[in-house]
Amino acid sequence: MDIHGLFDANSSKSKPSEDKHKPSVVGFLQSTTFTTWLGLGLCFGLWLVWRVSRHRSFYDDKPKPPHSWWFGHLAIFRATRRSLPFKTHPHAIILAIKQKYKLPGVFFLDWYPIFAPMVIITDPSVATQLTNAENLERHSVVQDVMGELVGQHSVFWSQGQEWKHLRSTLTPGFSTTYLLGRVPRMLHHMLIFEEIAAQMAQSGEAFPILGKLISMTIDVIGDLMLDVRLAAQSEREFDPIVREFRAAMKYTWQGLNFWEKYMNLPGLRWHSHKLDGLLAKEIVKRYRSGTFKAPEFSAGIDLFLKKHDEDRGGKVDGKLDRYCLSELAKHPDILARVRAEHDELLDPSREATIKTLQDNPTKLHELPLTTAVVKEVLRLYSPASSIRTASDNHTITYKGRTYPTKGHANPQLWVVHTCFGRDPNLFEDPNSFIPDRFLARAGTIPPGAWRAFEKGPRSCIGQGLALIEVKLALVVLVRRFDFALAYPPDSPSLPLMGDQAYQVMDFVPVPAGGMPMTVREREHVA
Ligand code: HEM
Repeated sequence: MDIHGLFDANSSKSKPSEDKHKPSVVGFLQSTTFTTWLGLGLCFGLWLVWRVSRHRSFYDDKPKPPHSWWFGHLAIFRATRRSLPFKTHPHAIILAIKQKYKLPGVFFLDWYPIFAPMVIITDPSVATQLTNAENLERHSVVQDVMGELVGQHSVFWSQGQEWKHLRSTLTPGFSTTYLLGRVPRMLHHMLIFEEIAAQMAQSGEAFPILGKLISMTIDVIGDLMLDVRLAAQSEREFDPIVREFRAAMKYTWQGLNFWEKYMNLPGLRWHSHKLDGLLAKEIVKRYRSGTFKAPEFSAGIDLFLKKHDEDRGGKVDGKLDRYCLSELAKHPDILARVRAEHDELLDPSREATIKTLQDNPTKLHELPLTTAVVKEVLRLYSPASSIRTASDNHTITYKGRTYPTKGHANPQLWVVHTCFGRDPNLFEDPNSFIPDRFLARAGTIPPGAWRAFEKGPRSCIGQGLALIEVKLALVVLVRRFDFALAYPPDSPSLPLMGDQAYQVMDFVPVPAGGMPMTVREREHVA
């Protein structure tokens, strides 16, 4: 075969007659169409190079890990993610990057063109500046993860006047006085959990404790806030609200896989819509019943409706800390001290303790070591963080230097609580479980270093509820049971970050594998 003929525009003589009408390669290369496309392609290429250069140059004088013109920090992110167990939570990925490259309290990460750029804040005074003094708005990425479930007009997502109105409407239902008055009702749900734990102890089998604790939290919140018995702890007879909530949770976006985000959206919208309908029905029913006008309220919803009525004018996410039980199981010496504290400040007998808590719930605030255990667990396994957005001229001043935070994209100003908790400059021996650090003289922990519930006006409205609930659960459970982690020996592990119970992404950070545990009844318990 004469291959020269293929490229010879004038060699038609040597070809069969039907080839005359086939376009030749050289002819196409000389055509106006090709020249136009080539020109456009070159222009696009030049524009792309200019755009990427402009973007990357923003990072030139910023504190950051090694930076590549081609990939920004995407390659570092990918390599770090791959070096950690499957689905490790992004908090731990950022911590690993900070530790590997010995980065300071403010550093920049360039994810262009995949994600919005990030400014990571792990310095208490800079964090306090953003969340208290400037009170910046939440970044839209938070809406991407939580928006469909909590809603555009929720207290979590709304801004300005709308947020002020919602926050003040909800505040009475989260006040310490209201919550302490509801301790007997919370106890009721804890005792159901205690019964479930006793059955588990009898069976001797390992079970994922996470799901059971979340169900208990759902029951507590439903009871306290809506005055509805959701029965989430029951295997079969739970309320349709629980069914829709669980279904919606299955479709929430995990924050990394974009394909999954769009695939899950219809399911998430459908179940969130049904959940909204069921909740609205309860609220309307309550409003019509007029109980909120009675002098004695029985639920948070009455306080919300009363405030709403006067003004004329939730986020339901129980994050009861599952790591308390696992850390106490790993530290028998501290567990013994916690039990001794309960015996001494409440009562050595179970029945008397329940009675004491029912009659005098403020006793829960008089358990210093138990409170310190909860704070220490929240330091080591922070389940939250804050992502704020910046205005055009926003700057951050850190160690005498001022950095503009905004290039041409909308940066996420991310206060990563996990990094605070693990910083040796803020907490001595940061990877060890030492609750006593919270009992030591004031001033040992730098101000703003412990911020599990965040600081400032947008801090967690549910913190009082979360703390009372965890302490109550500990009082009920550790007196009667011994818990032990029961991961299969070959399950992946992230040393110093919870080992096999490392945090993975599941709407919020949760222990991998649902934290399988075994329970054993203690002997000689009064
Ligand atoms: C261990 C448990 C919890 C932790 C560690 C936690 C942590 C946080 C953090 C860090 C924020 C601030 C987020 C930001 O700045 O973007 C927050 C906000 C919030 N939390 Fe929690 N939370 C917990 C439990 C709860 C509970 C039980 C509820 C309600 C039942 C709740 C309701 C809220 C709401 C409504 C906000 C938004 C407040 C606002 O914007 O005004 N949280 N939480």
